[in-house]
Amino acid sequence: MTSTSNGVRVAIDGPSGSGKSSVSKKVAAHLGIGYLDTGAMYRALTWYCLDAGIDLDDTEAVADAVAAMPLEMGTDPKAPSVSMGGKPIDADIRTTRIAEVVSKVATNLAVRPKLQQRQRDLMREIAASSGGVVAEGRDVTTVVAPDADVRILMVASEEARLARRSKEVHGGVDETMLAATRAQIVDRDKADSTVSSFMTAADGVVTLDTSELTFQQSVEAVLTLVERATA
Ligand SMILES: Nc1ncnc2c1ncn2[C@@H]1O[C@H](COP(=O)(O)OP(=O)(O)OP(=O)(O)O)[C@@H](O)[C@H]1O
Ligand SMILES: Nc1ccn([C@H]2C[C@H](O)[C@@H](COP(=O)(O)O)O2)c(=O)n1
Repeated sequence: MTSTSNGVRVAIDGPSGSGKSSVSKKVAAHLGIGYLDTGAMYRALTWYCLDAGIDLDDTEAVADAVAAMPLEMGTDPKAPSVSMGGKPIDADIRTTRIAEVVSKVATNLAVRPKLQQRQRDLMREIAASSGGVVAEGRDVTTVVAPDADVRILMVASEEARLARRSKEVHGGVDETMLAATRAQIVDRDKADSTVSSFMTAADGVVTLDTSELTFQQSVEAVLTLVERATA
C-alpha cells in the first residue's frame, strides 16, 4: 500500500453528470470506506444562508457562514446524509431553489478556501476512522487533496451527460427534456469552471471517460485504478 496507516484517499473530480457521485458511492461501499460529497457542502452552505436570511451577494457574510453553520456530513456511502444542527436537509439541498443559486456560493472566492480547509480536515478524519475515503467534487484532485493516493478526473461527452441527467430528472430524453437539462448542466458547469479546472486533468491526475461505459464498467475502472495505486 502506498497509502499510510491513516487509510487510502481517493479523489474524483469532473463536470456535472459525468457519474462521479454515483460511482464514488459504489466504489467506497465496495471498499468498505467512507464517502465525502464536497458539492453537497456548497449546497448546504447555500441552504444555510438562505435559511438565515444572509444575502448571497454579501460575499463576506457568506464566507463567515462557513464557520458558523452547524453542518454534519454523514459519510456512510450506502446512506450518505447532510444535516444542519440536527435537521436533515438532504432533500432540501437538491431542490431547484438551491440548484439555481449554488454557483453564486461556489464561485465566491472568500468562501472557497474556508470550505476547502473544512473538506481537507474531513477527508483526513474519515480516512482515519473508516480505513479510507472517496471524496468527489470539482477541485478535490487539485486543491483539496492534491496528495491523495488516487486522483481521477471523470469525464463524459456533453451528449452522454445530458442524456443521463435528463433520464434521471425527467424520466426520458426527448428534445424538451434535453433543453431543460442543458440549461442546468451546461450553464452551471460554465459558471463553476471559472473557479476550478475540472474539464482537463492536472498533472498526475488520470482521466476516465465514461461516455461509452456502463455504470458497472465505470465502477470497475475506478476500482482497478485504486488497486494499481495501492498494490
Ligand atoms: N457509465 C456511467 N458511469 C457513471 N454514471 C452513469 C453511467 N451511465 C449512466 N450513469 C448515470 O448518470 C447519472 C448522473 O451521475 P451522477 O449524479 O453520479 O453525476 P455527477 O457527476 O455526480 O453529477 P453532479 O456533479 O451534477 O452531481 C446517474 O443517474 C448515473 O447512474
Ligand atoms: N469541490 C466542489 C464541489 C462542488 N462545487 C460546486 C459545483 C456546483 O455549483 C455546486 C454543487 O455541486 P454538485 O452537487 O452539483 O456536484 O458546488 C465546487 O465548486 N467545488
